Parts: sequence; structure tokens; C-alpha cells
Amino acid sequence: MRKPIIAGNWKMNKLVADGARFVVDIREKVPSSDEVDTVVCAPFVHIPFLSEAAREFHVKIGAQNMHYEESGAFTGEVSPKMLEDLLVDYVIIGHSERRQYFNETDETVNKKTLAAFENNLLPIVCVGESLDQRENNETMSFVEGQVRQALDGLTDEQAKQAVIAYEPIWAIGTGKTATSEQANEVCAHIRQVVQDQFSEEVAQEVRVQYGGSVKPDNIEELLSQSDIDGALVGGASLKEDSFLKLVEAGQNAR
Ligand SMILES: O=C(CO)COP(=O)(O)O
Repeated sequence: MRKPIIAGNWKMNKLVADGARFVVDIREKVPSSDEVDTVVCAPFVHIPFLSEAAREFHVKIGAQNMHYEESGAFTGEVSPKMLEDLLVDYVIIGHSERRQYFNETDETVNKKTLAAFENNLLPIVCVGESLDQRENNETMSFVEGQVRQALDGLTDEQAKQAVIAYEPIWAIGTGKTATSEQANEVCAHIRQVVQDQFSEEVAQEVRVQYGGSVKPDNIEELLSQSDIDGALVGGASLKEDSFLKLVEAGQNAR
């Protein structure tokens, strides 16, 4: 049985004091990580405080990006070693906003995914098609290509621990959620791709999240699907009460 994983992606929101208040407010209300993994993916400037505030509680802290090199002349970048040093647990890799606005490619996504494991970070690898691709029936082949390239070179043990977030671009921040059947169909396909690339055992363990306009009132339906193991949530993760409802749905989904 795969443990549900609910991750909030704050994107470029919240000042440090607001982020700090958020985690201090929720940390005692978050259920045990035996039941559900609860992750807050915050901008880098929040991370030193948040990882300290979350320690000894069941909130895990994630970054939203990183470089793949451990150090060097890469002005403005943050390395996986730096995140490991701050006891960060997860890192989002290849979010569609990074692919769209910051030249993230399948090749850099792969390098970052490998670098995450080398530095004791768990990657949340984002994949998903555009509206054009969906309308042209390219969803399955496009997502398959993204998954294969992202996970290329991982060992079976690493692939089992990876999290893959299926986020159709047309459903992000638009209020348009994929129907739970549409989302499940692609998540099941992703699992099949992982099975072909690695093994059935890996495919049964890898966790696949759905992301794109997930809210307290649609999450239960999404998590009731056979191949959706969690959610990666933007807008609805920014308020404490709404985020806690999402986490509660994750806890009840087991
Ligand atoms: O991009 C997302 C999470 O990474 C989804 O964002 P929304 O939940 O705001 O649609």
C-alpha cells in the first residue's frame, strides 16, 4: 500500500514571517507521517527557518527547484548540497512553470533528479501536457517521454522512492481540474511506463500525484482513484485551514 503524499507548492508567494507563522500554526495539527506525508515546498529564503520549525513534527520541507551541480560558478543558483545541509526532504523538479519560463528541459530534469538522490533529497518530478497536446491526442506519448527521460539512470531503489507529479498544464491555476478519470488514466499510464522502464515492483511502489486546481472539495474524489497517490497543490495550499483539509483527505485516503 502506497502512503499518500500531500505537497503544497507555495510558488513565489508569502514573506518569511507569513511562511513561518503558517508552519508554526499547522505543525501540531499535521497527522503522523506513518499515515500521510505532508510536505511544504517553499521559496528558498523560507527554508532555513522552516526546516528548523518543522523538525520533530510531521511536516516535511521541500524546495521548488535547485541546480544539479554541488557547487561552482553558477550565480544565483542553489545547490542540492545546500538543501541537504538544511535538512530539506523533498525538491520539486521540472515544474511546468520552470520548463516554460526558465528553460528547464528533460535533460536538466534528469540531471537534477539524479543529483537529488546523490544528496539525500527526494525528487517530486513534474510532468504534464499542454492543452494543444491533449487536443491532438499526444498526452500519453508526451508524458511517457518526460517520465522516461527524467528517471533515466536511476537504480530501482531510487526509482521506488521518487514521486512523480502529473500536472496537466491546462489545469494549473485555471480552476479547470482534470476529471478524476482523466487524471487517473494518465497516472496509471505513468505507472505502466515505470514498470516498463524498471520493474513491476518499482511501479507498485512509486508514488504518483495529481496536480492542477486541487482543492478541499475535489481532493477526495481524486484520491479515491486507483493510481493517484497524492496531490501537488498550489493555490489551495496557501491557507492553513485549506491545506490541513487536503492533508486530512490524504490521511483518510489510505
Ligand atoms: O502547479 C501546481 C502545483 O505545483 C498546481 O497549482 P494550482 O493548485 O494552483 O492549480
